Amino acid sequence: MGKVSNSVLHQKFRRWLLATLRAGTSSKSISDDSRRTFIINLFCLVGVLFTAPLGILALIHGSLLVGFGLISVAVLYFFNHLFIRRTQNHVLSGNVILYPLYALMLYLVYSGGVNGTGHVWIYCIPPVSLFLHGLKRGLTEVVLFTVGLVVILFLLDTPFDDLGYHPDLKSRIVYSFVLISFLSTIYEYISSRFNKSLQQLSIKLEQAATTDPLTGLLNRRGLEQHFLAEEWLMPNVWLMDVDFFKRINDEFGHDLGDEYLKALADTMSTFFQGKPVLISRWGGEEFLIVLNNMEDQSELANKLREVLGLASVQVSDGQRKSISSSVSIGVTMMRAGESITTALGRADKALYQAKEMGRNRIEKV
Ligand SMILES: Nc1nc2c(ncn2[C@@H]2O[C@H](COP(=O)(O)OP(=O)(O)OP(=O)(O)O)[C@@H](O)[C@H]2O)c(=O)[nH]1
Repeated sequence: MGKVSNSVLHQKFRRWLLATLRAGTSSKSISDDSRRTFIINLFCLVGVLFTAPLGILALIHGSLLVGFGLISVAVLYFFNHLFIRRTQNHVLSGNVILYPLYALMLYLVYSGGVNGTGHVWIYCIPPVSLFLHGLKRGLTEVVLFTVGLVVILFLLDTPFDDLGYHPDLKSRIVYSFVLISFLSTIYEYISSRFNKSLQQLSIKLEQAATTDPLTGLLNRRGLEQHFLAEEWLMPNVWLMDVDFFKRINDEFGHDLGDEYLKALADTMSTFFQGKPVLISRWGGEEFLIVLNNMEDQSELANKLREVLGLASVQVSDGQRKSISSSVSIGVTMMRAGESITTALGRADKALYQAKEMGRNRIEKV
């Protein structure tokens, strides 16, 4: 029983933690913005869970300024988390994290922090700064922070000097900070390059999965995906098929048949240029067109039939021949509340009728 309730608690905590860290991220989980938002949330969480108790501890020890400073940062990070959750504005949220953090860390070094331990926290600066502000800006800020560190440690007369540390500690703090900055820079450089190539690969894979490689039009999956992603109000649905395409293949060969299909696809893309339309290669020599227009566009479908009838591919090897054919189109309109599959079934029926009635025509159902 104890074990079961423990695992339920564990699951609940896990879900809460992931929801908190992912709050305000977009659906593209590998994008830089999503990674940054994740880190900002992580920092906000750490800020609230660690900085607040440390602030209370500082107050108990009588370090009023350090205590109130830490508690203010905790409150700021808490509201920052609420802000990014609402607005997804990771740029402003990142600044809200970083600039108070720089100031707090420099102050901790200057004052010595609680019992002289203030300087041990500064090593979080390089990774967070580089991660949130990227290589160029992040590195510039880390360099400026290092300058601030050197000024505080070596040029100012500070409470840190009264803590009785070995004189070598100051230079070791700077050396180790520079070392961590160097390693963080290399890590950020490698991971940002890796992430970029991962994103490019993901775009290419997405394109390959939704595009027909021969014609460059959408394939079935692409059409379905775009259809689901956009707003459609009873669009026109046309199913187009090349007439007697088998004869073209038989007479001129498969490669020229392919060329002809490409020519048809290009002609359609030009024909519909600027119109709200999805053009897909539905299968072999069959194309599905979804036109976002609530009025009957049968006349336009007829015009497309005429234009496609003029598309041709020149046969090379000296023959003065060109390949062309006619097309038949089944036309329908999606009805309110109907699925694309039902409308497609009707368009298929209309196409069958067009073929039955002699081809090179449109039929509407
Ligand atoms: N070149 C080429 N041919 C294809 C491709 N996909 C399908 N085909 C051919 O398209 C032809 C379709 O033939 P059918 O279904 O008999 O239809 P059709 O000859 O166009 O006759 P109707 O549709 O009845 O007018 C077949 O010969 C297939 O091999 C392709 O990607 N490239």
